Amino acid sequence: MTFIEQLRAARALNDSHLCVGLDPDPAKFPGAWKGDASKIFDFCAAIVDATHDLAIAFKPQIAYFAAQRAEDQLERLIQHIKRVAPQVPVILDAKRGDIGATAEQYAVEAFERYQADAVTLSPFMGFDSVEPYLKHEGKGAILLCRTSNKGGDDWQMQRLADVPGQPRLFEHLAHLAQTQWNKNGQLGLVVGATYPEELARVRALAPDLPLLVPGVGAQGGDAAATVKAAGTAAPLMVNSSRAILYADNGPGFAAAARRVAQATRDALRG
Ligand SMILES: O=C(O)c1cc(=O)[nH]c(=O)n1[C@@H]1O[C@H](COP(=O)(O)O)[C@@H](O)[C@H]1O
Repeated sequence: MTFIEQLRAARALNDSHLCVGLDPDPAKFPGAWKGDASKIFDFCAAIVDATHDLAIAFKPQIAYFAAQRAEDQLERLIQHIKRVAPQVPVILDAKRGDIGATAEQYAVEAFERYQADAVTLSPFMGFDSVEPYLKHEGKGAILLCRTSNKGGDDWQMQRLADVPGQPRLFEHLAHLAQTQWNKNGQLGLVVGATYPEELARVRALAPDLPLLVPGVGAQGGDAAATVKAAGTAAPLMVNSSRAILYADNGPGFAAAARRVAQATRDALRG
């Protein structure tokens, strides 16, 4: 199955647009696990076990693992997801972006080492920095387009004087990703829930692409406005990480995570 087919199947099965973000910070772990980086796998696996019937995707953020020398736990975690929730695709959030030869290595890391179904990429270096990922048949490559942070304005909102219509950079990227860059239907875009107007604009320019939309929960984006702006005809993955992971820091943390995930999933269903 391709990444897009996996998303469609997971959506149908779990009736969900919720992507559960796995950003494990040992300082926020519950009880005796607090501060213990050797518990990253156990913590994340408990969250996966408690939420996999509510999610369209899981998104582990690689920095939280690499910073703790816990890449082996990330490998085990993705294997665990494939075992307990084979119907829910895994997006490796790595935001890679380097020249082609190096990108080939990053693609092997994401798709062969970690066995992810999709990876997030920064397209700043242009199409030849994205193309190596597209050689991995059926895998998803999700490009940062209009990010959820304030600093996204620095580049993404600038107008391109040399392109007809003088689009903003994020608009031009959405157009390219919908058209000539999307050679085998593997591309998706990241658009922050914190900017519903631009989310609607991206959806208009890229009607067929899966959208990864972080920013509900801890960053304050609104679930209903997000779904209204993005629509649900093409796959929609609305990510929430901290609000789910750290809903409670006691022994009931996984049950609390499930409650928040369920409420978010339901809010996204309208
Ligand atoms: O690519 C991403 O996932 C991403 C893009 C973006 O524009 N903003 C953004 O917050 N993210 C990621 O989404 C997650 C948001 O986490 P919470 O704010 O805790 O829900 C983090 O893993 C971020 O790295």
